[in-house]
Amino acid sequence: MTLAIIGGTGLTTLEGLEITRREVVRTPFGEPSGPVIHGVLQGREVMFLARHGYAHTIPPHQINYRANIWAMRHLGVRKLIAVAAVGGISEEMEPARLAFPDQIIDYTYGRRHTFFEQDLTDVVHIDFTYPYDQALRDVLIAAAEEADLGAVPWGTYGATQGPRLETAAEVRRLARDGCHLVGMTGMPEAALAREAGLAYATCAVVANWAAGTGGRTVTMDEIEANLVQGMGRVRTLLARVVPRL
Ligand SMILES: CSC[C@H]1O[C@H](OP(=O)(O)O)[C@H](O)[C@@H]1O
Ligand code: HPA
Repeated sequence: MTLAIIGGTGLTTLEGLEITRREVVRTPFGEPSGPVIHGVLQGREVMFLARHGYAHTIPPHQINYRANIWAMRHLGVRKLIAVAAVGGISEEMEPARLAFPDQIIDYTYGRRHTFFEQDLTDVVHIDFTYPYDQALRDVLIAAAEEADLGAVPWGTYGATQGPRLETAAEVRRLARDGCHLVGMTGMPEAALAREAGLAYATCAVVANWAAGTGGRTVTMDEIEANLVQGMGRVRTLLARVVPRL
């Protein structure tokens, strides 16, 4: 089963990946965020793509999610681990922690969010009751437990439009809706992966307390510092997970 990792904020390169080639993929939906990197990690072939581009220049609402997922499928990927920075809403979701969300609420708008458009296909309604692949989540959760990473094995990811961060009132609404985490890229990525038949799971990395929680505002300095720590945990996690998939 070919494995790929999509990295987000704080993960534009995959440390330890012995790169074998970079592949530019043309898709019917336009350009992916960059060339797909092929390499070997822990003795396994892995592909890597930086969601915001390798120089982190593409904001969340302008990512070509369809091209990224189509490219993965085209290259034979069957399992896709998404790494995503998030704000922590509920008290378990402390900065620098990892979490493996099990649900999503989509607050985004105006994004090209499906492969099944009238002019291309018949009307298709995918089942999305459980938006993440449970078998892939199980592997991530087990590896994080073994490595004693203190990760949270659940959570509802609220996907907001960005690129601005949320207001305090928006975060209160997200909390009332049942969101534990907030990020800007979880949708439509997860739904497109399901439409493409990929097993997809997210490793969320808490970058900050969400806006207004505990009366706080959000600074880029804290986000960067927490992501340095959190991405260290992601590397530990991937080193255990990759050989098992
Ligand atoms: C202030 S950082 C916000 C930025 O980080 C997250 O990106 P990703 O999910 O790709 O790691 C979030 O969704 C925003 O795009
Ligand atoms: O607080 C946040 N909100 C949305 N996206 C994010 N990505 C990191 N932190 C945040």
